[in-house]
Amino acid sequence: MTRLLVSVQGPDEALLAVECGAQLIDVKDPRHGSLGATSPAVWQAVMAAVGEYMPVSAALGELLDREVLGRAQATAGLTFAKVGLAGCGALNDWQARWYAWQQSLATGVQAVAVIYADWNSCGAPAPDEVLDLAAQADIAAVLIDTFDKTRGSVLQLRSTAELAALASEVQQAQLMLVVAGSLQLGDVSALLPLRPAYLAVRGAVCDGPRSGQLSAAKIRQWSRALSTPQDHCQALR
Ligand SMILES: O=C[C@H](O)COP(=O)(O)O
Repeated sequence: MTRLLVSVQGPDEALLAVECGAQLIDVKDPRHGSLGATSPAVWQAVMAAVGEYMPVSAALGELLDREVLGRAQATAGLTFAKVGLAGCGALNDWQARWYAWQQSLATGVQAVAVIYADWNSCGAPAPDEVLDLAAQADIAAVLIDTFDKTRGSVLQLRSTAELAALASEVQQAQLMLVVAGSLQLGDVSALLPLRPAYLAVRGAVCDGPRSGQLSAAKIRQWSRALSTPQDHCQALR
């Protein structure tokens, strides 16, 4: 069963997303990039609004951001936290930096490893390197996302076969797979066979750019797209 993750900027959007069918709320500031961080006060406000109903995740920016360890220390109450690896590919100590970030997370917060589908252009480590880390670290999930939101969806950057191979490695390691990256509704049918635990969206459920307002109608459309075909498949079994 693939569920719907919606990225929100604050508590009002979180409540709207939950009402419209989101099953995991992810807090981020989309004005500051793919995994732009909000302040810890916003995480707390979102948890107060919807934490009773579902897990809350937060984007903590990029590992090379100066404030990344301070943000990690302020994550109490979150279920998941993630940090991007843009610019880390050329560093020989990025894994040590990532472990230091993970160690800084509040007790009980599960780290998510991030593969950028456009790793070559944003200087992130290649997927194999991230998967090696994921296999060794105590983590919950792997997120495949795009760093540059102007270059199209993850399916325009990577073939379905490449994504399927990555999905299979993640699942063999018994980790949860989350797929994002400027997804459009038309991408759903190609991605469901990969059996991701979640499809994650922001831009596709906004009116206008991904930093704009969430659209209730679009979230409901995504919710239906993820529930209908899968329920149908289950009924056929
Ligand atoms: O975690 C998911 C991302 O927020 C996806 O954002 P996007 O749909 O605008 O690429």
